Amino acid sequence: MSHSPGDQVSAELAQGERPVPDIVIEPDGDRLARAVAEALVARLAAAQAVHGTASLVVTGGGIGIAVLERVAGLAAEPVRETVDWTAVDVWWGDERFVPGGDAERNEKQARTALLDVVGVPAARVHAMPPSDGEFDGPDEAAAWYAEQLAAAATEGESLPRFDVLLLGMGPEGHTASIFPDSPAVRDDRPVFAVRDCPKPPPTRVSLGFSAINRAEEVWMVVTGEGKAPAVAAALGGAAREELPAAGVHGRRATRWLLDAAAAAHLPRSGA
Ligand SMILES: O=C1O[C@H](COP(=O)(O)O)[C@@H](O)[C@H](O)[C@H]1O
Repeated sequence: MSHSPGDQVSAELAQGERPVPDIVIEPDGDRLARAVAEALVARLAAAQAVHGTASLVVTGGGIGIAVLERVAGLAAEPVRETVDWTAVDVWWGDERFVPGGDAERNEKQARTALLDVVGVPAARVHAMPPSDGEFDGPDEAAAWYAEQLAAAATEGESLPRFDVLLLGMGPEGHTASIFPDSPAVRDDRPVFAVRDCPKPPPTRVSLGFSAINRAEEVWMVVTGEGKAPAVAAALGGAAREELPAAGVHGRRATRWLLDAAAAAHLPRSGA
């Protein structure tokens, strides 16, 4: 529990092996957002040092967008580990299928918080389609996004490399737009339409477990006491059908980045 978000994590794992989740707890949401932002900048810079580019999957939600705002703040500070934002590909874990200008769009929020601030080139911003674009419905939008993912796939893989995939979690354990006991929990496709979501807006597009769990690192960022029971259940081994956040992991690392309130129901280490 004494880890910091910037710690180096896990070595190469055997095929199919899941990394043990790494849990980081910060005192409050503000400090969590800043710590995650610093770790994210370091991780993207490290990816660029190896690959020339970095690939980030962003999430919506309160803390997800707060992290992006903090990253934008760091980018403005001198003498920081630098990310070349012209060489970062940005993807989405989920999106609300609403008109492009709607404030509910995860894309719009991420653009305002970070992407437009640091100048990620349009060609590297891989947004999920809005409801007023060229696609009649969320199924067509999801099928198009699946094509974009496949077209950007690295050699020998069906998906692009995702260096860090950020996720949030709802109090009932939904993550991306995979809601408990919904068809999405049993959908093997990398991306699909989601309907009748209990949390509005009801129609969305989401990555599924098969895409999320191909990311190099999955970072689940959660704040607030209302989510503490779901955090404890997810890390305690709940079934992913009942608590989707329990079913996500990275290939090399799975990190649960929590504020103290969200961590309140975890067993104390050494207890
Ligand atoms: O609807 C959504 O909710 C989750 C969690 O959001 P939060 O505000 O409770 O943190 C988010 O991760 C997801 O991207 C979003 O579409």
